[in-house]
Amino acid sequence: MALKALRALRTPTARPAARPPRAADGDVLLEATGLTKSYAGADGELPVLAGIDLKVRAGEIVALLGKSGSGKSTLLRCLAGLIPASSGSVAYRGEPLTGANPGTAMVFQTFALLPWLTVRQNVELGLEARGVPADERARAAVRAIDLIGLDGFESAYPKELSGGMRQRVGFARALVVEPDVLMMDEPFSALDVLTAENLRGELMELWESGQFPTRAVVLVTHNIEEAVLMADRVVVLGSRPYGTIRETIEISLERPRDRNAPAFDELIDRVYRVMTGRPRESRLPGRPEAAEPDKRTVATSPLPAATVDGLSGLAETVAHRGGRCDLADLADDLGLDVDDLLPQVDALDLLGFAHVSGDDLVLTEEGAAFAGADVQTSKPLFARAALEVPLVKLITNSLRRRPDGTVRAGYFRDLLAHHFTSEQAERQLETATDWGRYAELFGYAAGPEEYRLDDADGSAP
Ligand SMILES: Nc1ncnc2c1ncn2[C@@H]1O[C@H](COP(=O)(O)OP(=O)(O)OP(=O)(O)O)[C@@H](O)[C@H]1O
Repeated sequence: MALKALRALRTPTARPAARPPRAADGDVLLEATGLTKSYAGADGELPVLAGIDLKVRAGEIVALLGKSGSGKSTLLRCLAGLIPASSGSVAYRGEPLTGANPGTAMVFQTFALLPWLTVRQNVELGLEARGVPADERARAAVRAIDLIGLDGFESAYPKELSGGMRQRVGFARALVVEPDVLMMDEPFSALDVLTAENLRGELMELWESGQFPTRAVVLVTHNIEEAVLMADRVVVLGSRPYGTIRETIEISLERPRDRNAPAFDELIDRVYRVMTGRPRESRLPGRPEAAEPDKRTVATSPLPAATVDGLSGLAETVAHRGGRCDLADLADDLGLDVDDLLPQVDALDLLGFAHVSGDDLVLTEEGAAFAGADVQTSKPLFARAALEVPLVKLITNSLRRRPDGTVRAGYFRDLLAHHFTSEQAERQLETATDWGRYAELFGYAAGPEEYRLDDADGSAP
């Protein structure tokens, strides 16, 4: 990363609003006190966070770590003032928030770029919203673009960029406003492993150089290694029955951190224990660690071409045979090849409804409950399982985060295009649409090619 560019970004810019004085290391920038948050659901208020007390100080990187659904993103959005707390308070530099937090800028998992704007125009957006005049905006955007390694791409459109480069635009857009606190919501999880590693490394290099244009970072992640690699403090959220802070773990390892150091491994073990309530099993040499449901991504867990009807049919057939059956025998009885059953088998596995053991397909407890349920009771069971499937979760969460509850299909197509052919991407979207509709999580309008949050009255097409 060019240090020249780094220095350039630190060059003071005239700003319409007076900037607060630079916070000294240790000054409290963000503070949540007794924070609770509930969402309105069909059955009343759904509590998501309770009794959260958290301080974020200048000079530190804080990771919010927890399993899916523990309320990490909700907490981040409350700290950024994007959604109001249900009770309790959030303060920035001691002042309670009444709207968007002026001291934060956000980087999203799904980049959230405007496709009709160039890289430079996307980066300028944050400044435009803060009323910075056009010529200054352009200068600051170019500096942020250089800083983050996007020079040469200023006039490219998002669709011309790889996933890694798009996320760099996301970072440049947040950093250009030089926020006190950079908020990152799983910024690396939509990227392939190597791209994520590279971008993480560059950001840490910037942070360690002491010239990062923000005073603190809050990172939402479900990746323990990422949290221990980057953070000074890991705040572990528990999710039963709703999000609370289970424990805060200080990470005082020197930077750059060595993943192979015994101290690093010990910290991973400790965080794992706090997060899961059980010790991490030692890995057999040469054997990769089994992917935990929380580590699955859109790239690692593609949706098989199985409709809800097809996978339900298979689950019911296995249930009739006592919850376990030999796949080859089953295919024979149905007059099919084993290959014909594989999409449904993969789908049941992805949903946590069954697993393959030797030659047998074995229903899990959830799978048996799903197979035995009538249509109405099977829907919530299916919705719960489908929300753990990365693509369905991505669509649902993206819709929930949009004020109008709609997202164009092209947005997801573009994200999938980083990992799959357009035909594979299209097939996966068809499957996700079928699953999401059945689960009543979202609908899809074919005309405008638009996903919509399910509006519960069935009018979503
Ligand atoms: N706008 C919303 N309306 C209703 N429920 C919501 C909304 N946003 C989130 N939720 C629910 O609140 C709970 C916490 O969600 P949140 O996204 O904060 O968790 P998370 O820990 O960040 O999970 P993930 O890692 O899956 O993103 C989940 O059960 C989620 O389905």
